[in-house]
Amino acid sequence: MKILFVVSEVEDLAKTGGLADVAKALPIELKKLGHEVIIVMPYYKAIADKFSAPVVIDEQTLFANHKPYRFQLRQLQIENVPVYCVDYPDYFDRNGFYTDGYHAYPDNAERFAFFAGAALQASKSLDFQPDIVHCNDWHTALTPYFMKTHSSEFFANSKSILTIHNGAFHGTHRLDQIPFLHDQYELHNQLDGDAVNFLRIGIRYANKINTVSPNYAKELLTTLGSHMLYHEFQQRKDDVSGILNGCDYSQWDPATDKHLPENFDVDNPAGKQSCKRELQKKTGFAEDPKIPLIGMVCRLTEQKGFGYLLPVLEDLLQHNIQLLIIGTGDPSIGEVLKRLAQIHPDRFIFINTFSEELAHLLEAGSDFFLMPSLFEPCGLNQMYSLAYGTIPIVRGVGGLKDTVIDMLNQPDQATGFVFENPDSTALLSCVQRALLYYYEFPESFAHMKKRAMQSRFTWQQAAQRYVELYQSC
Ligand SMILES: Nc1ncnc2c1ncn2[C@@H]1O[C@H](COP(=O)(O)OP(=O)(O)O[C@H]2O[C@H](CO)[C@@H](O)[C@H](O)[C@H]2O)[C@@H](O)[C@H]1O
Repeated sequence: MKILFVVSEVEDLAKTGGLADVAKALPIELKKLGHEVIIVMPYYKAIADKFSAPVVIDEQTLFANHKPYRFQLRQLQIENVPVYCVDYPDYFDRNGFYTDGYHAYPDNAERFAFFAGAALQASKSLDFQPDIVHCNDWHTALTPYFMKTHSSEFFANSKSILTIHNGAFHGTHRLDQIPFLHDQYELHNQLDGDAVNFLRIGIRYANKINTVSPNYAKELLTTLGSHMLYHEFQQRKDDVSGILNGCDYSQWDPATDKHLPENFDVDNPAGKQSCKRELQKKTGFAEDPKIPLIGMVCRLTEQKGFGYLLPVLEDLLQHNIQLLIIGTGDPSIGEVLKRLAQIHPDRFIFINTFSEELAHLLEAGSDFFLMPSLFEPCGLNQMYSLAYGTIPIVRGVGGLKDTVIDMLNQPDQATGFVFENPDSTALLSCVQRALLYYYEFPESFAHMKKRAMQSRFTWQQAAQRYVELYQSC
């Protein structure tokens, strides 16, 4: 099959979160299965500064609202998958991808409406006639709409898939502030008040909608879990499915990870202790091998459970633990974490940065990984944690429920600790349960670590499921 993969970020080129991990790993795996895949993404300043990709198509013109949008197409390569970057400096030659560091760019809707159209234009200019146009999240959710309403003969046999990595972000913006869409009259009777909801449009127009775990797919079909899109998901319920993300073990394997001071694996676990020591040393904790080290790496946002973690953080720090949080995002969450870290320097360190290297060391050197998400479409860090023998403490929601087996429910197969209710009490008592187990049952804890390291969620399996989905269109 010929697959056009349209996405706003790709690991190694531009990354703010898990979307980028998927946008690299899945196309590579599809290619390995023998399919022809190209990726189209924006040419951000960060990419230009680092790679200065060669121009492959000098001038493209996209007409919208009677105005010509002229852009260039540049090419890079991720392993053997071609990545075509839409170079339109007015929209993408900026320091951030989506924000200036504090606020979302006010013209994000215009930028990504343009990108959703430009991706199709790029495919045409490259004479790449896709069987499948695979779109991802709200940034690219208008592509299926453009295919159905404006498409030429070129896309007559192409089908579209919309993968939802995060249903909370809809891309809702006033139509009168999106010049690129001013002459899209089909949208006028599909507005929320005076705003276009990109994700809603994508759900309506894509041939199939999927998300990144079976359990989150089920949640999207409920009133509570649908992120206010219950009606849309219900209307398309026969076309909604879930495919669990994989874990990219070529990047996240403690036996080969280049970021670690010492590698380890399930049969030779000793190196994990050196990683813990290095992590403690690097971050400023006391180098104590016995004290349980709980790590967390994530975007600082409500989604990750800070709403009920912050009120109980000081109670958590009453215990003899080392808690390390690495993250960037919402400055109001960052401020609280900073303040608490100053009050409890021996037990809590907060590092307000985005660092791949530290993320790898934290996964390897921690005893537990905390992921108390309010919602979690799939979650990748719990999979990385399992691979590194770092026991996940998670809320049983979305993909976390599909990937972590709780100690209480299935003691013989358990790989972590799971709580249900999205509240501080449930979170605190789950962490306490995990700590008790760590101290009281070291042997069983070692078995649990072994089971965790042996669990496998491969991209090969996920890619095969995507091929089945493509074939069902
Ligand atoms: N400060 C930091 N420094 C270094 N690395 C950092 C970092 N903050 C985050 N990361 C990295 O970003 C990725 C986060 O991935 P997740 O899947 O856990 O969450 P995210 O919510 O971004 O993704 C969304 O999309 C993915 C992909 O489908 C879904 O799994 C998920 O549930 C959904 O919310 C991981 O690779 C993590 O290590």
